[in-house]
Amino acid sequence: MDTLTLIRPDDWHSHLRDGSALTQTSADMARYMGRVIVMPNLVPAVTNARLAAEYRQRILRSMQTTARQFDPLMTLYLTDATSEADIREAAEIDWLAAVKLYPAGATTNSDAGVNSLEALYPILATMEEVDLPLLVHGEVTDQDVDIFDREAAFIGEHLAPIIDRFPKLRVVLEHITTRDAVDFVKSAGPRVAATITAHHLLLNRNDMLVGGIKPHYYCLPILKRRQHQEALRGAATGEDRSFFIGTDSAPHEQHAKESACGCAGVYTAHASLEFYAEVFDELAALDRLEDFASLRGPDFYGRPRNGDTVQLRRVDWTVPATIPLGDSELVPLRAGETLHWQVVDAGAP
Ligand SMILES: NC(=O)N[C@@H](CC(=O)O)C(=O)O
Ligand SMILES: [Zn+2]
Ligand SMILES: [Zn+2]
Repeated sequence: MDTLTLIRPDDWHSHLRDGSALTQTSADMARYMGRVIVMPNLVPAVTNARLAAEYRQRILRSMQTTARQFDPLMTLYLTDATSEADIREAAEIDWLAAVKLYPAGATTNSDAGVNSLEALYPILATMEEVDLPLLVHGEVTDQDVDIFDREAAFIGEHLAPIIDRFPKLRVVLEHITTRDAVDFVKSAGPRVAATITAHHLLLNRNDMLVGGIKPHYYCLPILKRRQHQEALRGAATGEDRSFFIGTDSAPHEQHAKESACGCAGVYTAHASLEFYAEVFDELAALDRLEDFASLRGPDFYGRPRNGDTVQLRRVDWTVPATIPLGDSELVPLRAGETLHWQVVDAGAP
């Protein structure tokens, strides 16, 4: 198989950032993604519908072309101060897709995140009532918990109780990295889903740490051992429709990653579908890519599948060494390396 035509995919977890970064990040996303769930971890955070509307306008204004519909779906950043009114207002807006939970201190720009999840149970009850999904960065932040165990600990300590207490709340465990997460999502039924990034499918912690530390592979949740990577590969290419695409493409300037204290986040928006194709090809599962990238996400979110297609071809091409990011630049995943699939027809520009 040398060409592959897919219903246009969407990206159900992405960081576009703001200001001059949007020129690059929006263009990379809009090249072939239909809808993008835009993460709200700006500084200051996107905590209510008004801020989300303003951010969405900045994204749309940054687009070079509006010929094809590129649909940014926004999220609200859950804080200790989120009110029931914030949730009810958000639920009325079609382009406002979900509410995002960052445990305070868990990841990039999570300082404004949640300190006590239990204190927010009344807010989760409202979300359940109005059917606004909860998206979760699922890691505990206790200093005593090893960084490689933080996702599994979160599932047991926080996610399982939420699922039990709010039986109708739709939940997406974002960017899963462990077999524990795969098993949990499988056992939790169709209202609990998970996104899987391309880099967690492509890489494990040996890639990051053996033979020298690779700061451009550092992200959160951190890459895990190979057995966990294999569980993610099994989930992405398997039968369970709860697992779908979410790139977690997260740009940081080159100097901020190549630093004594490097930022967490991997940029994949320049070739996200190509990366997934590479993994699915390696697993002889290219026939499953459309379900993962284009069908399961809209089905979970209760939104229509896209009506047009994109085409990939098996062809060697080289990823640029750097990509502009505002006045600076970033180092994209697989910078300077050869990829074997390329989107050759992205539909209308
Ligand atoms: N994944 C990351 O390592 N970083 C993300 C934040 C996040 O998704 O946790 C970012 O915003 O840079
Ligand atoms: Zn996250
Ligand atoms: Zn993210």
